[in-house]
Amino acid sequence: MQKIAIFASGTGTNTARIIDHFRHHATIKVALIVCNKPGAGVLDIASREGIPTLLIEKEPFFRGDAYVKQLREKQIDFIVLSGFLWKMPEVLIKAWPGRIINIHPALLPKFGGKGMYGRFVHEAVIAAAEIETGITIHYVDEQYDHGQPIFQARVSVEKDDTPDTLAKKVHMLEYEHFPRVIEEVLKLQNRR
Ligand SMILES: Nc1nc2c(c(=O)[nH]1)N[C@@H](CN(C=O)c1ccc(C(=O)N[C@@H](CCC(=O)O)C(=O)O)cc1)CN2
Ligand SMILES: NCC(=O)N[C@@H]1O[C@H](COP(=O)([O-])[O-])[C@@H](O)[C@H]1O
Repeated sequence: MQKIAIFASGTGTNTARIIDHFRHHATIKVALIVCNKPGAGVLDIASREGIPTLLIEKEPFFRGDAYVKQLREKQIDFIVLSGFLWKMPEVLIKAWPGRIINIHPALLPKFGGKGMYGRFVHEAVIAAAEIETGITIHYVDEQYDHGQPIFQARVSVEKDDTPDTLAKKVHMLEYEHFPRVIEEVLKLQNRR
């Protein structure tokens, strides 16, 4: 069984769809939800689904072992970042080499990096008068939004789009593609 830990900081609408996608899967399981924001909506989803959660704090995450011990105890094979808003430290990236992926709500390398998350991304896309936006799913390295791209999908930006309407369009792409791309990446890992 390949066990996934989802790291999330917010509402968790992508997390809900990932859980649903793997609900009856024969060899892949969402085994843990890791969250850095007490009261985040993703924690309610985990509770409803009966999935264990790990609430993390800054000091041990950034200056300790980054919860490697707890993740190993849960036999986590793969880490999915889904609206997680802290930078993954080197100790985690080295402990799960090539096994951490992230979804970003824009077409990297544009509109990525520190400060580029959630609504800020869509505001920047509109301010730049882009004619299209989309999603990027990529491997995670030590920098924000810098790892090897895996998948991108695009959607047009219309003149009357707002950050809210753009967020809705991008979420639709995320829900359509993220669970399937996770499964494809895990299948590739299994063949190695
Ligand atoms: N080592 C890595 N860690 C993370 C990556 C990554 O590619 N490499 N991706 C991010 C997700 N992300 C964009 O996709 C992202 C998330 C958050 C930020 C950001 O600026 N965060 C703020 C803190 C916000 C908060 O605590 O509420 C900050 O660092 O000042 C940028 C990009 C997940 N981790
Ligand atoms: N740069 C990171 C970033 O902005 N991630 C974005 O956070 C949202 C989480 O939504 P959710 O909590 O409803 O799944 C998603 O749109 C994801 O692309």
